[in-house]
Amino acid sequence: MTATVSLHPLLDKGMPKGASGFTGGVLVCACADRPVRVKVDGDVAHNHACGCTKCWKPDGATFSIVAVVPHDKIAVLENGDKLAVVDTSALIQRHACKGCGVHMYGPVEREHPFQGLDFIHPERFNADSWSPPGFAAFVSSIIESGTDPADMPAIRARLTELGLTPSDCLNNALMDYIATWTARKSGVLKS
Ligand SMILES: N[C@@H](CCC(=O)N[C@@H](CS)C(=O)NCC(=O)O)C(=O)O
Ligand SMILES: [Zn+2]
Ligand SMILES: [Zn+2]
Repeated sequence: MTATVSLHPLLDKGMPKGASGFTGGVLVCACADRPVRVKVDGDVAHNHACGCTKCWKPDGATFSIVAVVPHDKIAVLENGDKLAVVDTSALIQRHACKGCGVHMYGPVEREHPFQGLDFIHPERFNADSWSPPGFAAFVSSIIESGTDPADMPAIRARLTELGLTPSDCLNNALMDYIATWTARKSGVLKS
């Protein structure tokens, strides 16, 4: 079906095809000279489109494509000296290339339900067949980057058409996971 609304170059030309058994690959930044290379062992989890202002997007994209992997599956292979944390006060410590701006990995280090996970952008893999995005998060946040609020119904309709159920936070499963973690921590939930 023709894309009537532009979301992200990969989503616009048809959902990237996943393949079971993706064993990982190397994330490569966009620098022609001395690109940063980060090895990821295994497939990504919770891949999704994110509309927030903080996640890295390629030029012209409205949404980011972002997923998580356990921190111990990440290894910087080359040119890690080019990396700097975008915002040290943020939950996600996004390590961006100072040359091209691509975010290479973002660990959650502080106490949080996502502690121990790193956020990465699978489109930077040097290989295809990573698990495709399954939902859309922080959709209303695209307004903060300049999307006309009047375009939101068409954008949500297009996401839904692609099977990326739109949410203005995370999807139900992850929000339930976060709330369960919080309820256990406070003692409200005993099991
Ligand atoms: N409306 C805000 C939402 C930012 C936000 O909460 N982003 C989510 C999804 S990536 C998050 O978990 N952020 C944690 C962080 O940025 O460290 C924006 O667009 O800047
Ligand atoms: Zn770079
Ligand atoms: Zn985001």
